[in-house]
Amino acid sequence: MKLAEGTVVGLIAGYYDVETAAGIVRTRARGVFRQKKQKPAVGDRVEIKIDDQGMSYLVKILPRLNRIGRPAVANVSHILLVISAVEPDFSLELLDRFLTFFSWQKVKVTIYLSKTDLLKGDKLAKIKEDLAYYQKIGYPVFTDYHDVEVKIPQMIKEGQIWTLAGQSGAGKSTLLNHLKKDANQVTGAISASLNRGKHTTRKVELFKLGEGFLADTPGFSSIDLTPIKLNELCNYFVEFKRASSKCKFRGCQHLKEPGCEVKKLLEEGQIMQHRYDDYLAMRTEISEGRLPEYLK
Ligand SMILES: Nc1nc2c(ncn2[C@@H]2O[C@H](COP(=O)(O)OP(=O)(O)OP(=O)(O)O)[C@@H](O)[C@H]2O)c(=O)[nH]1
Ligand SMILES: [Zn+2]
Repeated sequence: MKLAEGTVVGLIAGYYDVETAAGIVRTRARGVFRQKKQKPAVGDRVEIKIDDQGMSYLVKILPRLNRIGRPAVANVSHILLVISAVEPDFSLELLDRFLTFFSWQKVKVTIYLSKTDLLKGDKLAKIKEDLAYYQKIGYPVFTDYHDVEVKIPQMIKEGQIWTLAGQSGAGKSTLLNHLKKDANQVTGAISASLNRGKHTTRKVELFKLGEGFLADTPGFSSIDLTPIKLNELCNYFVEFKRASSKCKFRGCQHLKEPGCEVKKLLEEGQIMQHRYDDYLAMRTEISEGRLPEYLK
């Protein structure tokens, strides 16, 4: 029995393709996973065994950082969030929902504004101005299609797993197809070792991009914030979190507490009013345990 470690890069009809130091190995998951109700996902770090007959088995899932999306991808370190200028209309509420959710999941986010070609003048300028705020608080922002295509592969560092997210119709698949086209040369190595030419019914796959991977999934378009603990929500607004060390009270919720730094920065216009309003709306949503009307 030979033991090796690797990353699940593909899932096809019950088989798991694991990238190891020696190349891609197609494995079966051991029945033991079914009993434990554990399911390996693309992105998982795993141990595989190759028996004397040359059969390969996935025998162990190593601890994961997270498991997000549907279909699920494990160990996602970065999200490429696609948000459209129009069709569907740009929405700061939606942007904040995604950012809060991913901050809670400990995933970094890069924002890409799509469909800028369909909007002109003041309306586009206003959106870009809003996005400049997000850039300022630490989120990389792209508003130009060519920029995103060139820079994203450069941003994906060794071993990182990126996946797409964004509202339905935002342009995730469109962007993914462009990025995949650029990555063709690298993925060639993977497809060559897997019966190339044969029709595959693969469902989930990671493809190599930059020094890491991008998940070849539609990404996800809706999110549920209700599992977040109410008094922890403020930690997921990155600029609130940074300011909170100067709040008078530890665990300040930035509501009516005296000596609140977040409220001070809000009054000075350094924290965006819209962000703060979205924070309050999410608090209501979480405490009532239901999605807001506009998402139903
Ligand atoms: N004009 C313009 N159209 C775009 C752009 N990006 C995407 N589209 C179009 O918008 C529509 C939706 O794009 P998709 O890529 O399918 O969107 P999606 O986010 O994958 O949508 P779901 O699969 O529903 O989650 C398609 O008709 C695309 O051709 C863009 O930058 N400019
Ligand atoms: Zn405070």
